[in-house]
Amino acid sequence: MRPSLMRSASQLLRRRSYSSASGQPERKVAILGAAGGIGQPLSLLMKLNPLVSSLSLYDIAGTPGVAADVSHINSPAQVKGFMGEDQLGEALKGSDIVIIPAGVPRKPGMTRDDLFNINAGIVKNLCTAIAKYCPYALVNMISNPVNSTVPIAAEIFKKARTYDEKRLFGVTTLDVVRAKTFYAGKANVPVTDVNVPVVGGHAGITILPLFSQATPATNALSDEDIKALTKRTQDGGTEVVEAKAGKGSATLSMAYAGAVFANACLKGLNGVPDIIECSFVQSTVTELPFFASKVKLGKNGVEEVLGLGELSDFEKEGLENLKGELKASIEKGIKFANEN
Ligand SMILES: NC(=O)C1=CN([C@@H]2O[C@H](COP(=O)(O)OP(=O)(O)OC[C@H]3O[C@@H](n4cnc5c(N)ncnc54)[C@H](O)[C@@H]3O)[C@@H](O)[C@H]2O)C=CC1
Ligand SMILES: O=C([O-])CC(=O)C(=O)O
Repeated sequence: MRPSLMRSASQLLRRRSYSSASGQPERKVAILGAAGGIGQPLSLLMKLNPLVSSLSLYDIAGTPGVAADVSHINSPAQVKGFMGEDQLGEALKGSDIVIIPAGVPRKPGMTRDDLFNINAGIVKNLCTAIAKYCPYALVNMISNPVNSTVPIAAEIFKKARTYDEKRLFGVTTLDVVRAKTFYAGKANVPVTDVNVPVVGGHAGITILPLFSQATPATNALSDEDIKALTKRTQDGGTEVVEAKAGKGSATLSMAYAGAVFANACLKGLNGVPDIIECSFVQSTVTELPFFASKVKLGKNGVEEVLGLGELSDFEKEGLENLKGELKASIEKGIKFANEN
């Protein structure tokens, strides 16, 4: 055979074996709030994910443009845009994962809880539709305040009799992403090698990075360094809000973190073993009904909620200090869902 023919035959074989090896299950991912600051780059990143076969982009405005734009990228996922409430059902039907970055972001001087009044209602409506149109989907909740929006979602699903605690996740991956970056910078270790669990919740002192469990371990950091790293991780969102000076909160790093977490969920669904990420889930790790910790992901969502491991005295104190605020935020979400 001529070398050029041999080359094209082997290229074809490689392509064939690639496409049969990639024989992954078809997976539909829906993004609600897809035209927003997080939604747009997250749509881009999910379009690039080879595990996604269908990408459904929903928002109350702007999705036709985002969908047309993203759909021109030459990756396998088929993209469709949906706009307005009458298209929400179609957007959701058949979804394996629904990612929710819908709602208003903070401005300087606000806490995440200041977003409650607007975002609680948005999340409630979207979760009512999820219960109706794709009750078996894994829900990745990004909308703030996560410490309350996840309990709201749980109550809405309970009312619709579709609740399965294995399928509801508050996305706290950005806290992990930040903890890894800040630790690597301070400990002077390669950032791509770093792992740091972050537990608790997703607001201020409820964010508790466990630097005593960070890998690669280092003894180069003093107690003061650890305190400063903890504070920077807890205030990471505010750092971005202030730097953006009224133009919103973290969008690009959040889109990255959201894509990392959704990819982990997809791998778990597809049966890839040993997929572990931190997430805010229904939990018995502490006395609080929801808590972020390491979670093992599997074919049905949460396979196992992992414990906290050994904590330093500083972390033990942080854990006790966060419980009051986290409990109040959880209860606020539950009360809202049942009274509105
Ligand atoms: N979990 C986390 O770590 C993080 C959470 N966030 C939160 O994510 C949310 C979104 O932030 P951004 O994208 O920056 O805001 P944004 O304002 O840029 O985008 C929000 C999008 O949601 C859409 N939206 C509003 N109501 C909707 C509804 N009923 N259905 C569907 N879409 C609707 C808007 O049209 C807009 O396109 C905020 O609540 C923010 O606090 C932000 C960063 C990190
Ligand atoms: O700080 C905010 O409002 C947005 C957010 O949750 C984060 O960046 O962690």
